Amino acid sequence: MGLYVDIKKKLPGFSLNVCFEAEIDTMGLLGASGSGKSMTLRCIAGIETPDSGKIILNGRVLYDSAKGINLPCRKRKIGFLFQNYALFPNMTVEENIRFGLGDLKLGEQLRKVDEMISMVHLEGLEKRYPSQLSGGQQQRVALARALAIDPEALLLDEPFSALDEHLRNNLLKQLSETLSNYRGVTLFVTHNMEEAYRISKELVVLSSGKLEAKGEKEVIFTRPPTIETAQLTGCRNFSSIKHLSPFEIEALDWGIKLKVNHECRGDSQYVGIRSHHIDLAEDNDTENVFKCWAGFTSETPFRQTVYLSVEKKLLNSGAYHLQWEISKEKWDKIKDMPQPWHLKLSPEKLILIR
Ligand SMILES: Nc1ncnc2c1ncn2[C@@H]1O[C@H](COP(=O)(O)OP(=O)(O)OP(=O)(O)O)[C@@H](O)[C@H]1O
Repeated sequence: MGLYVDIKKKLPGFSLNVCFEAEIDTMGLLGASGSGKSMTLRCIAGIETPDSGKIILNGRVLYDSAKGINLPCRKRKIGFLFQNYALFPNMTVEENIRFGLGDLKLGEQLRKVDEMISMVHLEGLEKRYPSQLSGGQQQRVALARALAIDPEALLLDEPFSALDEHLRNNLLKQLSETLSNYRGVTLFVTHNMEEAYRISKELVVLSSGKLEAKGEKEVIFTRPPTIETAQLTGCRNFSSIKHLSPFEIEALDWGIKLKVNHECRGDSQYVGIRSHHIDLAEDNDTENVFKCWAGFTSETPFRQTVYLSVEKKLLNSGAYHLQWEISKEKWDKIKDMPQPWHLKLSPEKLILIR
């Protein structure tokens, strides 16, 4: 049981070619803007038709180019929450939620609308029009409409992109609760790695219409297999490498030799390290310790990003080798320490990437 997708579609200047399976659970679809996330959802929902391939939901064939099968949207039993919610502006909240329930008797429709209204906590707003609702309320109406048809799969296309940070956090929690009671496949599309991590167990990573990685989120975040996946999961430091021995590489862009703690396979082309995984070396540290000079810095309310150079002469050129992210408290303690600083790129924190 679950959703199987294997589709190809060519558009001017863009080719989609994805194959993955999603179980009865929430799977995140992570990708940069334009990577083909929405197109994938639209093909699954039946809004777009692939050029070839298969889409199977709980054993039902929704699309099979070889057999000429292509079920229309309304027969797919799929709920779709669009990026801009796509509510009907001339319909009230309850009319919007009732929209897809035409096959049910009137009493059933009204019972279902009541159930959905209380599920997404919209009591009292039934007679309002979308223009009289906040962004967060509109999102919940769209979610209620998508779930009202008892879909076998729920497709959520960047449901938080239009919301402010506070509302996003509240709704993320609410959505997680709603999804924990939903017994179907959920595909959650986002370009935000934190959202993807918080809401899903498994991830599919897309780049330029192709699948870069799929599997458990912890594995993908710990060992991103490709440079695109590493970037999408928040890694900011990369260097091309030369293999010196099975457990030693030279990071060519950083001009340093590094020990690694798993055998460096021939297909690894880059090394990466997350900016918060760089650390000050302890006195007794010798391995993977380098002299660094701090160039410019940038700050968020609680974190400081320090741009580091392994060569003093680069400092005034604006070029840098590594980004180091630390708490403000730590920054306050070290910022006046004489430079160069001795920093450590621990072997267990280094990511080897294809
Ligand atoms: N109807 C269309 N005709 C031609 N090209 C299209 C069409 N729809 C989408 N595309 C192209 O397909 C590519 C993928 O678009 P898609 O909307 O799936 O990206 P996305 O990953 O969802 O991006 P975003 O996060 O910005 O929404 C883009 O290059 C886009 O310009």
